[in-house]
Amino acid sequence: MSKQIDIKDLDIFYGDFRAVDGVQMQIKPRSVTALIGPSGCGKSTVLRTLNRMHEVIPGASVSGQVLMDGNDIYGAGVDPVNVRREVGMVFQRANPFPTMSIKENVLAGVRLNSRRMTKSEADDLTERALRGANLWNEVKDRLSLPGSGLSGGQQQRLCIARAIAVEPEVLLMDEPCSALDPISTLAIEDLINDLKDQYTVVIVTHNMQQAARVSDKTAFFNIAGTGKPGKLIEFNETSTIFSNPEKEETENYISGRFG
Ligand SMILES: Nc1ncnc2c1ncn2[C@@H]1O[C@H](COP(=O)(O)OP(=O)(O)OP(=O)(O)O)[C@@H](O)[C@H]1O
Repeated sequence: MSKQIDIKDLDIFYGDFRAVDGVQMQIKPRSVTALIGPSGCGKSTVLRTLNRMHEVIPGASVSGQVLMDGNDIYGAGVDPVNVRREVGMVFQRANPFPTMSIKENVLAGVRLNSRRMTKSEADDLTERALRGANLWNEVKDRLSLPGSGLSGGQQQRLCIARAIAVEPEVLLMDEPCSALDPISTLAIEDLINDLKDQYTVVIVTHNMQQAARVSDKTAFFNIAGTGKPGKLIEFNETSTIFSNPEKEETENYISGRFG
């Protein structure tokens, strides 16, 4: 339940604007990859191309390839809905469906995929996903209460449970901790560490300490100026990026000299 991602010559556009240029990356299964870089360098844009969410924006397009275990998700005849089932996504702000119960929130993605389940299958899946998201013990006695009644950190873990209930191969996270307090952030970081046993995880973060704590590999993107495309500057082991980067540009960014 974890796939390798090969990104080849990926250019990403909003209309005529080339937002990101020439990305090459190989992301191994069962690993955590962090995307870092200054605002506007294209981290979120790159992330959204990995489950074909980018093209939902009118005028948006890509050229190049994104291979999941060798199959191009942009290939002819590939249904983006199937891609999004294999590649789950968690957003910056926890977005549980406010009127749905905790249990129905967990099952929402599975139900969208119109998989029929018996009650006991639904109960089992709810428990498995909530355990996987490290939330089961906190909510097991109130599964029928609204998801909106949980704390921000619990809501974010509920969204992670909803994503993993669909049994994806890859999990994308776009600044999943930026709206959370330090304790909830640590809970999510611990969870990310557990999730990589089963999934390929790609996370966008503004927080370099977080990238250093949670990821195996880090991709540093940069932008030469407003209106210029973002570029992948260095993609390396996280320990190398933060202790002995190959590029001076990376060194300047991680040491706080710019960005
Ligand atoms: N919906 C959109 N329409 C047009 N341009 C967009 C859109 N979303 C992003 N962009 C542009 O694409 C470029 C990359 O944006 P993106 O949000 O991916 O950067 P980022 O590195 O994730 O930034 P941040 O750290 O501020 O979230 C920017 O120039 C941005 O203005």
